[in-house]
Amino acid sequence: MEIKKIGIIGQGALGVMYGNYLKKRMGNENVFFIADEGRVNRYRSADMVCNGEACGFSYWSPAEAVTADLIIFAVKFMGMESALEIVKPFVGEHTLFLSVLNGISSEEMIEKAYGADHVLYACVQGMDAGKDGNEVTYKNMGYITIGNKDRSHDEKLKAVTELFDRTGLAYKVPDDILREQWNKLMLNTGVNQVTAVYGAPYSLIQKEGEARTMMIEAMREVLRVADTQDIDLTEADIDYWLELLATLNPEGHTSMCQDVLAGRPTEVDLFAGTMLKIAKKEGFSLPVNTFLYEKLKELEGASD
Ligand SMILES: NC(=O)C1=CN([C@@H]2O[C@H](COP(=O)(O)OP(=O)(O)OC[C@H]3O[C@@H](n4cnc5c(N)ncnc54)[C@H](OP(=O)(O)O)[C@@H]3O)[C@@H](O)[C@H]2O)C=CC1
Ligand SMILES: CC(C)(CO)C(=O)C(=O)O
Repeated sequence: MEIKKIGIIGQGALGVMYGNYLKKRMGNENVFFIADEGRVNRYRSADMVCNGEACGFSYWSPAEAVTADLIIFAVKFMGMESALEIVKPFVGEHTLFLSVLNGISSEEMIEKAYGADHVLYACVQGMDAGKDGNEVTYKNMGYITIGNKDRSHDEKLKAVTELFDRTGLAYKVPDDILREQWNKLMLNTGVNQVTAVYGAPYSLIQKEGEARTMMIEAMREVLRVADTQDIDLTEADIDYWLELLATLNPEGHTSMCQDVLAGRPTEVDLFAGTMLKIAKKEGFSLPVNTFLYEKLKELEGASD
């Protein structure tokens, strides 16, 4: 199967970065944004700009739906339930789904709505995209890590990697995509949540101190939870992330910290929320993630 028509839901930092890249290579008629009627009207009246270029995107509401070969979810976690509903008229018998959301929950949500046979598992790494009003900027696009949860190399994986080869989009197919997703989730559970609670840039966790210790302890709790799911993460993975964090711009902010500073809801349910749910089922507690969860919910409440 050749992927010819791509619908993206979520015209944010990542959606615009991927949308503009793919649109330039496949044409405006083949790469379009999906949204509810209200958003579509809003989007059509104000062009999006990506790294200084006017994007001129196409937008389709459910009433104007065409069948997509691939639907890419690029909303934040809080928008996922409604996004699943909005894309319904764009889904055909052979439509495939890919989610670039952080965390390990969005694929299961798509599977529940549209069936596991159509869902690729993915996590995205190494990009520095940010959105301010109608402008998205990035220096690095990073790459998509993609695979099947059962590690198979089937027709749907072939169709999506063929699309990436055709358009030159950087990707990796790891041996075990679930481990990759958990590893990234471990990083986000540590650095995103701690920097968001402190409202501070990377410099805070690059030096020894209470915040850095808390971040490492939050990641260690993820190791414990991952073990119950037969995901083999180790202290060496934490060491890898500490080395990587040391290379980031000390003045930069995680996406969750940006959400808190802007008074927006956060993806805490994707990080501590997921960990606490599994730990409760398994019968143990996670003191650091409980603290972070409560603090972040308090911060969200304060900005309501
Ligand atoms: N930014 C980054 O560098 C990285 C982000 N991620 C992850 O990628 C995901 C997306 O992040 P990011 O691009 O930064 O998010 P943004 O907040 O920049 O964008 C999300 C977009 O989704 C739109 N949206 C929300 N709900 C709906 C809906 N129901 N229907 C249609 N559109 C909707 C919003 O539109 P509107 O503005 O109109 O409300 C918003 O523009 C997150 O899970 C994040 O953690 C992962 C790695 C890096
Ligand atoms: C990896 C990291 C921390 C990059 O900033 C990220 O995924 C985020 O900010 O959400």
